[in-house]
Amino acid sequence: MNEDAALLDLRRRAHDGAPQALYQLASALVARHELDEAFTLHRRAAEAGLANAQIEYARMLMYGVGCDAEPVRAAEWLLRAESAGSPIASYFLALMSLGGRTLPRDGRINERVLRAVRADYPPALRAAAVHFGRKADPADQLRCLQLLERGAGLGDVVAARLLVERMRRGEGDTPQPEAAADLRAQLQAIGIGPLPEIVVPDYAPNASAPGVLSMEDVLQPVALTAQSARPNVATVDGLLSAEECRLLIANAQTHLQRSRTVDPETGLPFEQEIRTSSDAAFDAILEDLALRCVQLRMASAAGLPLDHAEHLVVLRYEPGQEYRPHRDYRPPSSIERDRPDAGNRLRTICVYLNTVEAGGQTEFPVAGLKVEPRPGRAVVFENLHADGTPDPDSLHAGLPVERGEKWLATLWLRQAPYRRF
Ligand SMILES: O=C(O)CCC(=O)C(=O)O
Ligand SMILES: [Fe+2]
Repeated sequence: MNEDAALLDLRRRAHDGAPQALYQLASALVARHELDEAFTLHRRAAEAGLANAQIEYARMLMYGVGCDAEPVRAAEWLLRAESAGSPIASYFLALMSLGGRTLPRDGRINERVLRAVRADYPPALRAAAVHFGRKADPADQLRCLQLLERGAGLGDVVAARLLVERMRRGEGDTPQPEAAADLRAQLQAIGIGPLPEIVVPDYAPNASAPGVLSMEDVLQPVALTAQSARPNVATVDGLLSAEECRLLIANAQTHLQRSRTVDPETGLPFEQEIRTSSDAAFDAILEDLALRCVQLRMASAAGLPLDHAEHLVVLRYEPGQEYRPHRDYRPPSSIERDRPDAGNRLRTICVYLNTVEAGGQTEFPVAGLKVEPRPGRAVVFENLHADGTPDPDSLHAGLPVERGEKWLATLWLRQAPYRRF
C-alpha cells in the first residue's frame, strides 16, 4: 500500500471515532507534518481515555506543536495518563519537573524515572545510564553498563554507541574488545560510524550516595575559575563526563547542517564565511531526559535557570573551519522576531566535547585570552554589561581547527525566561 492509500485506510477506520484508530491516524499525520489536524485527533482520543493519545496530546501542548504551548495543560494530561498507569507519562512528568517551572522539583522525580526504567522505556534507560555512569562506585558503573545494554537491546542506537565506547575502553568493567567490535560492526552496517576518542581526566563524579538515582545531581553548584574580568570570562574543567560528551555528539551527528548566523540588518539567519562549521540545533521536541540533564548541568554552571536558554546547539568544526570574531548578543531586529520578552543573550556557556589535535581555541582578543579546547571543559562569559546593555568587549572567536575536528556544545542564555517549561 502506498503512503496515501495507507492514510486513506486510516481515515476510513477512524471514521466512527474509535480512540485507537484516531490515535493511529493522528500519529500518521504528525509524521507528515499535518499538525493541526493531528492535534485535534489526539485530543479526541485523549478525551476518550486512551493513555498513548493523552501522552502525545500532552507532548504537543508541552512543545507548542500544532498549537500554542500550554505546559500546565500538558502536565494535567500527563497526570491523567500516569494515574491510569502509564510509565511513559511518568517519564515526561519527571522531565518537566526537572525544569522546575511548570511542576515543582519534588521527591517524585526519581520515583517517576525509576518507574519508566522498570518499564524498559528506552529514553529513561538512557538517562539513568548516563546518571549512574557519573558515579564512582563500581556497582553504579556496572548498573550503567546494564542499562545501556538493555537500551541497546531494545534498539536504542545512541545507547549502543555509548556501550561500544565503554566496552572497548573497559569503562565500568574489564575491556571487552571482541563484543565491542561486534556491536561496532552492526552499527557500521546501518551506516553509523565510530565516535571520537573521548577521555575527561578531571571530572568530578556525582556526590549523591552510591546506588541512589538522584537526577537533581545535575543542579549541583560548580566552582568556576575566573580567567578575565574584561570581558568577564570563567572556565571549569570536567563539567561533563566523557559519556555526556559522547551523548551530545551521537545525538548531533544525525542533525548536522551548515551553520548560519543572523544578519544584523534583517535579523534573518544566513550562511556566511564568518562561521564555517556545521551544527545541530536541538529543537525542544528533540530533547529527551538525558539531553535535558546535560543542559541543566550547563545552565546551572552558567548560574541561570534552564528556561533562560535558547535551543542547545552542537557544532562541529573540521580542519580550516572557524567562527571568526563576533559577539553573541543579537541585533534588536532579531530579538523582536524571537521572544522579545526574554531580552538579549546575557551569558554564553560552551563546552568542548573532544580533544582537538591542533587549533580550535576560543579567543577573547580584548583580554588577550585563549581557552584551550579540552573534553568536558566549559567556558562561560558575559555578553552584556551589568545594566543589560551590549558589551562590545565580549568579542570572541573559535580559532581555525588545524588538525583533527572540534566538537562544541553551546547554550546562549537570555536575560529572562525563553523556554516554556
Ligand atoms: O568555537 C568556539 O570556540 C566559539 C563558539 C562560539 O562563539 C559560539 O558558539 O557562540
Ligand atoms: Fe559566540
